[in-house]
Amino acid sequence: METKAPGKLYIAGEYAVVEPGEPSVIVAVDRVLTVKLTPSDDLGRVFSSEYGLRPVVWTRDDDDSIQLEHRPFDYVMAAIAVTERLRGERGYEPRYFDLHIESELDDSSGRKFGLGSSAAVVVATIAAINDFYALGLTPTERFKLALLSTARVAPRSSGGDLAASTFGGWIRYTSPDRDALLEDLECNETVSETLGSAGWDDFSVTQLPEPETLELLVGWTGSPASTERLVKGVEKRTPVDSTSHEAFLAESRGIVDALVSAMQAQDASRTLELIRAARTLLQGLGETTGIQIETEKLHALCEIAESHGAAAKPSGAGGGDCGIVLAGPETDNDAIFVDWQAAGISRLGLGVYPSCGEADVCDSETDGSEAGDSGAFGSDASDSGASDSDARESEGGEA
Ligand SMILES: Nc1ncnc2c1ncn2[C@@H]1O[C@H](COP(=O)(O)OP(=O)(O)OP(=O)(O)O)[C@@H](O)[C@H]1O
Ligand SMILES: C[C@@](O)(CCOP(=O)(O)O)CC(=O)O
Repeated sequence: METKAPGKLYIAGEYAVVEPGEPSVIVAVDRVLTVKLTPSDDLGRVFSSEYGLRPVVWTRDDDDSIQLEHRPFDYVMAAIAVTERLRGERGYEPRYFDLHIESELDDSSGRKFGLGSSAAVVVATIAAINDFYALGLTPTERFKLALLSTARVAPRSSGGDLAASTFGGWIRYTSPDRDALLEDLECNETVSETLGSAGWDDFSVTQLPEPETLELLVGWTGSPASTERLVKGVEKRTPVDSTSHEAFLAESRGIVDALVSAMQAQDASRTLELIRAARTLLQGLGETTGIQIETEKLHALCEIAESHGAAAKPSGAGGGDCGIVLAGPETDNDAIFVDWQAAGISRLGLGVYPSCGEADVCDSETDGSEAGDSGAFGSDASDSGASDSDARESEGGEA
């Protein structure tokens, strides 16, 4: 049994999207993480290069709760624990299984690109367990389980990476109230009840059309950045209720709303204008907070793309990782790649991972209607051409 989940890149709305209901634009990319699940007898193991030479080993307590041997709580175990809890609530018999994880979302030495490996590992793990027990979870239910799992490890995370990895394609995303959901999950409710709780009211995902005349180019700075540390730093310097934070949110909302409209209208020049506005906004946030969002390398990456007529910005929290470029037909992409190489920036040859076709969700539409569909990222995903790594093999100079 094998499931795949793609990585992602933020296009706009970073930092603001951490606030429930604030919009962002994200794209799923065709580098994937693969989880292979095999049934086992009296304990479960997770094999991944992430854990070194030995697997993470888990067992069950008498009360059916998942126990971890020797290791700190992590994303995979959070996904197993939350999905197993739902499995128990739905009355399916517990079984043991091993997971073998392989990822294209780090470079060969294990350095992360910032393509959302933590999200992909959670999404693919949940898809594998869904297939194993034949739980019949919809894409939205799997996203919700992924968000609850992630919130236990990284409560600040907006879950935009999980949405891109679950639904694929280009999406507009707004996050739910993770504090309320965690409280529901920890204190009061079952997982089943939490899937329908009011904490999801601000959550939405809308499919966006792929730009017809703009190409997505991606540059990697070679330095991994800690999203959690950057978000914490920004929050410390602009408290949630401060005027500057309110102004930042309003400006981000204006840019993302306009970007969504421009994308829906296939208005390429307006789209480029708004990518530039999103970059300027993040530069301002960096200046206000003293947090280095646009590092020297990200600055060079963007300026080089701009000098050849494209629009560019850091993707996600910045501080390293990747920058995104939208290039029109008149842009000389090869000239950008040559200049990037001279500046020590690697091109990542990424395409867009296709949408699962289920990405128009707001809370009122969820649960039930898609039951039984394991979605594009269930076991069927291995048949998808887009997850075939051949599809992204490309010219020289790439990481
Ligand atoms: N192949 C894997 N096997 C098991 N766990 C993994 C794997 N890849 C990533 N993870 C989990 O995700 C964590 C990395 O998350 P982190 O947020 O630092 O990176 P990312 O999600 O790739 O980047 P970004 O948040 O910038 O998009 C790892 O510490 C590990 O817990
Ligand atoms: C800054 C933030 O809005 C985006 C983080 O993106 P990334 O994981 O650095 O690619 C944080 C979040 O959405 O959880």
